[in-house]
Amino acid sequence: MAPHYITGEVFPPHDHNGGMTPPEHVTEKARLRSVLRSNRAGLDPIERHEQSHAMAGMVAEYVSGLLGSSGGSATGHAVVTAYLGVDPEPDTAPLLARLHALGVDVVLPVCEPQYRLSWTVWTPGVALQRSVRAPVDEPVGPRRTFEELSGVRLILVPALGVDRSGQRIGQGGGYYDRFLARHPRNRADAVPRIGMVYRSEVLPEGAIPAEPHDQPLDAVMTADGLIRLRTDDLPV
Ligand SMILES: Nc1nc2c(c(=O)[nH]1)N(C=O)[C@@H](CNc1ccc(C(=O)N[C@@H](CCC(=O)O)C(=O)O)cc1)CN2
Ligand SMILES: Nc1ncnc2c1ncn2[C@@H]1O[C@H](COP(=O)(O)OP(=O)(O)OP(=O)(O)O)[C@@H](O)[C@H]1O
Repeated sequence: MAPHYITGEVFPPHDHNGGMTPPEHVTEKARLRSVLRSNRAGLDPIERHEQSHAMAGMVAEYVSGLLGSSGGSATGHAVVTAYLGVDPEPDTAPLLARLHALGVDVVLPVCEPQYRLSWTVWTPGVALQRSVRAPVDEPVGPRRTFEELSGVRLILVPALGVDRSGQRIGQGGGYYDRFLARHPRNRADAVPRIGMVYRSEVLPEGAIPAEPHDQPLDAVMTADGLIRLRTDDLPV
């Protein structure tokens, strides 16, 4: 059986596989992903529920601050890219409702070929359908590229864990790394990228092995509030 670089399930102990043995940071990342997945699945559902609601309040407060500080975007509307959490991810349903109530346009990711993301508007009650590419639900409706959205003020990023230097580990598709790579964070018009995790998933600096394609986050939101992760060019 061929080794699977993403899940790390089948690795030969030695390189008898034509140079296919992955580098150490890849196996370490796969191991960490699997530990974080099982720890997350082991969290008490009531605890997950409470943290998800607290996080929704914290993000709503943060977004109110963003809108207040500039009186909304120049075009009169503000867009937040969010996502629809799937159990046992943080439940983002309360967050989406809060953002909508604030008058924000909420868009959610749709998985496209080649690990690209497009974006569809979420409103309460919008029809959802299961993605054919990942175990997530997506709103039904017109899809836009990120470039076609205007007025994006915040990018909320799903994660299994985030470390104090801003490194993130996700589900392993590389969807968000590819997306964020096209929107460098060191530009004047950079949009803050904020991960959302349970408290126990904020890891010490260096805990997540960094690969060249990994896109760091500016901050991470937990049930206790926003933790700023980087001090250079911070847009948050
Ligand atoms: N809610 C949510 N939506 C999202 C993401 C996410 O992480 N969370 N994504 C972020 O990129 C994209 C979808 N990517 C995903 C890729 C894999 C899995 C997943 O759960 N995979 C399997 C494991 C497969 C394996 O081990 O190879 C699983 O855990 O059962 C989820 C989302 C876009 N939408
Ligand atoms: N900008 C990119 N261009 C090409 N391939 C990429 C890019 N970013 C990531 N990848 C590839 O995607 C795969 C998954 O990357 P990684 O393990 O960092 O995913 P992840 O951040 O955990 O997943 P996700 O972003 O979907 O939550 C890797 O094989 C990686 O090489």
